[in-house]
Amino acid sequence: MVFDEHGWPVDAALRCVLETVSPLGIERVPLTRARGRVLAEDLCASRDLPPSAVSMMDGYAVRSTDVATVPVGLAVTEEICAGRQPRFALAAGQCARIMTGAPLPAGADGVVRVEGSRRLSGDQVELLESASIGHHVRPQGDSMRAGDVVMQAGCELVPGAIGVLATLKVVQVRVHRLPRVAILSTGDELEALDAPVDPLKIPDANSYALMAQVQALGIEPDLLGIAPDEPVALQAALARGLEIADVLLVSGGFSVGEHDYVQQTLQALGVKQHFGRIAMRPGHPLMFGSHAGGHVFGLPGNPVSSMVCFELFVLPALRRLMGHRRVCRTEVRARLLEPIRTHPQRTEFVRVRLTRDDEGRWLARPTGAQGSALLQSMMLADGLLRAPVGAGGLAAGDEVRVHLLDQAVFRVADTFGEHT
Ligand SMILES: Nc1nc2c(c(=O)[nH]1)N[C@H]1C(S)=C(S)[C@@H](COP(=O)(O)OP(=O)(O)OC[C@H]3O[C@@H](n4cnc5c(N)ncnc54)[C@H](O)[C@@H]3O)O[C@H]1N2
Ligand code: MOO
Repeated sequence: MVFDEHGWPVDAALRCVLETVSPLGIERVPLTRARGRVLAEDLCASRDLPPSAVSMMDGYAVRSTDVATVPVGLAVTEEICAGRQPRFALAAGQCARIMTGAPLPAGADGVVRVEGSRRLSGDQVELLESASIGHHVRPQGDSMRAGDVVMQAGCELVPGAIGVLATLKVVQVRVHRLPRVAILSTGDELEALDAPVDPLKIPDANSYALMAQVQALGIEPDLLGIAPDEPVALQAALARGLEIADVLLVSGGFSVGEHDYVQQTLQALGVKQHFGRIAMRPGHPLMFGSHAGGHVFGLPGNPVSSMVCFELFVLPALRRLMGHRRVCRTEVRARLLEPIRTHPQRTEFVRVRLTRDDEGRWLARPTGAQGSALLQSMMLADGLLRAPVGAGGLAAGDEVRVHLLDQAVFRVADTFGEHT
């Protein structure tokens, strides 16, 4: 595929990434460590749950015909607790005290809640409410039946799924392996986090912003530090990254500067480049390549650009490697609150804050100055407004597409019932 000097369209590049990567192999993890992972096999129920009909209330297990007319006095045969087997079948005129979750005795087909009863002397009770067949009863196999496929391969292990696995008594879960991710920043101008401040240097922000983006996916990346713009040391650092990682993230050193050696060094190390430029802003010089042992993203050095490229291309790639089916972030439609100017030949991603109007519709307001070095614009953003190629600008009131970031799904608790 050949595209003009602006580079590949965003959607074509994403398609290329998703066609190139595929889910990693399978490993077993303990259930206690499985949250966020992706199931790699179908799982069936080996028995009915509940194994027999159980009461959903504390009360009296009855024969529905005995309580067709109330109030009625019945003889109490026994008290049945959850986890205990009933001892007596119910005959006409009898009932059993029963606890929530306890199995119904033979002959019972309904339950009257304790609130609908009045205890009389001895083993007698007066029931004030009737119960039709099945009333307050959870039938055998209500949650799952023996042989049912309860969870399918590809299922994301959210907390509810972990609960289902525990119900299935799965101690070790077969899941897709997590990608190993390594992060390398490049550039002589960069200063390590723990180095003394040098006014001529630029603190290495990208390693840590990218680290946090990777961690948010449940992956602990390897930080390879800073490689200088010097071919031998750079080659050694890149070679190490390629060796240890399924996905190597390299930031900086990809544009047309005289010291931008990253591309040629990766090529010399056997990386085949799929694309090298995207028609987007920020994030124009984005490189994606593969080698025998994995994949490499060459991210733009500008901190916002590298984070935006991560959101749009690296995150879907990592989620696909993890086995997820839903790999891309959700997009919503929003109404823009302020006019903005955008690049006419590139898809522009504007950092926005989201609120909602009284009808619950999303409203988007730019976070302020949008320079690709201004990390605060990412810090404050709930989403990335996607301004299409050709627009050149958008007016207040325009309907826009917004790619939701992590924090967009939360809201302040004291606005309960409102949409902000
Ligand atoms: N003649 C041209 N110059 C540039 C172009 C171009 O098309 N023609 N593109 C510009 C754009 S857009 C971007 S983005 C940058 C990308 O360049 P690189 O990926 O090679 O990145 P660097 O030049 O190394 O750095 C750019 C900028 O970002 C700072 N930086 C780099 N790494 C980090 C880090 N780890 N933490 C914080 N900040 C970092 C770096 O100091 C530079 O200021 O190229 C433009 N130039
Ligand atoms: O592509 Mo650069 O990332 O616009 O700043």
